[in-house]
This record gives sequence, C-alpha cells and structure tokens, in this order.
Amino acid sequence: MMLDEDDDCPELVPIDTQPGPPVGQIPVTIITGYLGAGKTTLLNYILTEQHNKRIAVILNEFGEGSALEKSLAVSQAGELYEEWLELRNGCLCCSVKDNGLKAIENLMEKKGKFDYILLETTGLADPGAVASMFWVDAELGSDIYLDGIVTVIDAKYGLQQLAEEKADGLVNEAARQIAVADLTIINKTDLVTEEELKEVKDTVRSINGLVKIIETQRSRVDLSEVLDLHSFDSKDGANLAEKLQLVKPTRAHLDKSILTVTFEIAGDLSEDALNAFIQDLLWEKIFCNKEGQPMSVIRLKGIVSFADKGHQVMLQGVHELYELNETQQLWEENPRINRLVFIGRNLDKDILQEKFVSTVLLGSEKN
Ligand SMILES: Nc1nc2c(ncn2[C@@H]2O[C@H](COP(=O)(O)OP(=O)(O)OP(=O)(O)O)[C@@H](O)[C@H]2O)c(=O)[nH]1
Ligand SMILES: [Zn+2]
Repeated sequence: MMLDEDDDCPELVPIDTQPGPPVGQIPVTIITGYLGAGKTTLLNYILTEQHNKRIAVILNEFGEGSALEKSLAVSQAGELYEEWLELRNGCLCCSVKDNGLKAIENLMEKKGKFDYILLETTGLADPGAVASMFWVDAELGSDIYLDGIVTVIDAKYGLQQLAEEKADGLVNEAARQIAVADLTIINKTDLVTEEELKEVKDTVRSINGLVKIIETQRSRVDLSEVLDLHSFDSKDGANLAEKLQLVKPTRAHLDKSILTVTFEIAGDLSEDALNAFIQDLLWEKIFCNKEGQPMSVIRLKGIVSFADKGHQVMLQGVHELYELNETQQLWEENPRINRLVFIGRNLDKDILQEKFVSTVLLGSEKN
C-alpha cells in the first residue's frame, strides 16, 4: 500500500505481495449511493434475508422510520455513540453519524460474533475517501479488508442527480460514486419506463466501463452478487485479466467530465517507472488533457508484466492510494500484455498512453 505523504503522514507500508485474499480477515463492503437511492432498504433486506453469514451492518442514518435506527443513542455529554443491536439471525446492527471507522474499531472488539461488515455511507460521501481510510488505518488493516464498493442508484432521479452542476472544480458526488463502484444497483425500477431505465444504464456505463450493473426493486438482490466480490485482492487475478479485455472505453455523456479510458501495451514494464508514472498521475497530478485541465483518476485497475516476474501483477487504485500485487496467474506462454483501465476526470487516452509507453515500457526510447 502506498500513500501520498502530503496527507496525514501515516506510515508507508511495504507493498503486499501475498497472492490471494487476506487470511483470517473480515471483509467490508461499502454501500454508497446518492440521497434516498435505497441504501438502507438494501441493508435491511440483507439483514432479514436467509443466509449463513453473521453480518454486522453499520447504518448511516438519521431519518425516522426504521426500528434499527433506535440503536443510535446520544450520551449526556452530547456526543453520539453507537450501540450494537443483535438480531435474531445472528446479525449485528448499529447506526452512526460519522464515516463509520470508529464503529468498525469498536466492532472489532466483538470479534468472533460476525464474519462480514456492511458499511453505509452518507448520500453525499465520497466513497473513494472512505475506502482509502481502510487502507491507511494500520490498526484496522490487519483485521479487515475491503471487499468491494457497491453504489445504489435511483432509477427515477439518478439522471437528474448526475446532471446537477457543481461549483467549479468539484465533481458531482453521484458521478464520483459510480466512478468508484465495483457494482452498481439501479434501484426503484418500478418507477420508470424501459426507455428511462436504459438511459440510466447507458449513463452509468458511460462513466464506468468496468462496473457490473444490476437492476432492482426495493433493493432486492441476490446476496451472492453483492458480497465476496474480492474487488481489491488478487484472488481474482485471472478474472480481472479477462474482464479488462472486455472493457470498452467510454464517451463523455451526462457528466461531461468523468469517463473510462483503457489501453493495452505488449511488453515488460519497469517497476520503478510504473510507480513514478502512477504517482505523477495520482499524487502530483501533473498530466493534463489537451485543454490543459489536470487529469484526475478516481479508480484505477490493471494487469501488468514485470520482466523479472513470472506471475501477472495486479494494479489497484482508489483515490490517491494504489497497490501492486502479484497474482497467482502465471504468464507462461500467454503474450505479456499490460492492460490498464483509468476512470476519472479530464482523461485523455492518447496523452496517457504516450506517456506510459515512453516512460514505463522497457525497450522504448527512454529506457
Ligand atoms: N418506489 C420505490 N421506492 C423505493 C424502492 N426502494 C426504496 N424505496 C423507498 O425510497 C426511500 C429511500 O430509501 P432508503 O433505503 O432510505 O434510501 P437511502 O439511500 O438509505 O437514503 P439516505 O440514507 O437518506 O441517503 C424509502 O422511502 C424507500 O421505501 C423501490 O424499489 N421502489
Ligand atoms: Zn440510508
């Protein structure tokens, strides 16, 4: 895990080269989505479904209504603390005000009582920032791992929310939530026509060329589609390689600025040069598009080849953090093709690819 030193200066941790999902750690899935999209409905549904997991759910909720919200309590000093509610099926639930990290820390003291954590963010949260907190919080890092980011979208109001103009330089939160997602759930399909639904789908796809899209009413999903996605670990090395081949670059659609860019380059890369390239892109933000606007990456994925490694290496990035992990997948006789997918703002494929080839690829002019 690597981190921009400009932030709170947490310790830099060496890149983890263990293949496969973390052993003995508890998965966390972040449930995000714009105000009222159906996040709490999804969590309530998951809590009441039949499954063999003991799930701990952290709700970000202030509204009235759900009985689950009673777990939110205010101490005499006025600060909020959470109380865990144990449900009949063995699940745990609590409701919090902030980003939920504290609640997870408290929850970890109840280790053994649950085996999965679902965290709802507020509708306006930047899930990328929440996700990256798990990577930096060393204390939590050994106990939990981020399994995936699920974004719930309102089929009826989603397009309107995506079209909301933000002040200069700010990204529309709804678009950012889609950009960072591993899975999107287009909910409230009962409220729209086929054509309206298709437009929402096309728009989601135009922002994120990688994401899986499912449609629901009342957030009723097959649990296996939401849990254990392994979006960030290298267990899925082979799957990711296949998936990346299918990614189509997208064209700016509603939110004019966020889109997906992808390219394939055959050959081996210099590991140092790749780190420098990613850091220039994510931290220094020195790359600009043809209009001179700085490129800003929200999500990054890739499979890359290093000359001295027989295994494929997976690249994962969210926000300003990224990881390179060796997968269990050998290149063997497969041609060594680096595949990269960038989701973000002001991205220009030609400029990115040119820079990548001239600085990161071994055997090109500079190397
Ligand atoms: N018609 C319709 N209404 C739905 C559906 N799913 C959820 N709702 C309603 O939409 C409202 C908002 O749902 P929530 O689950 O609270 O949404 P949320 O994303 O948690 O909302 P916030 O936490 O306030 O951002 C509730 O009144 C739900 O009953 C659906 O598929 N169709
Ligand atoms: Zn909610």
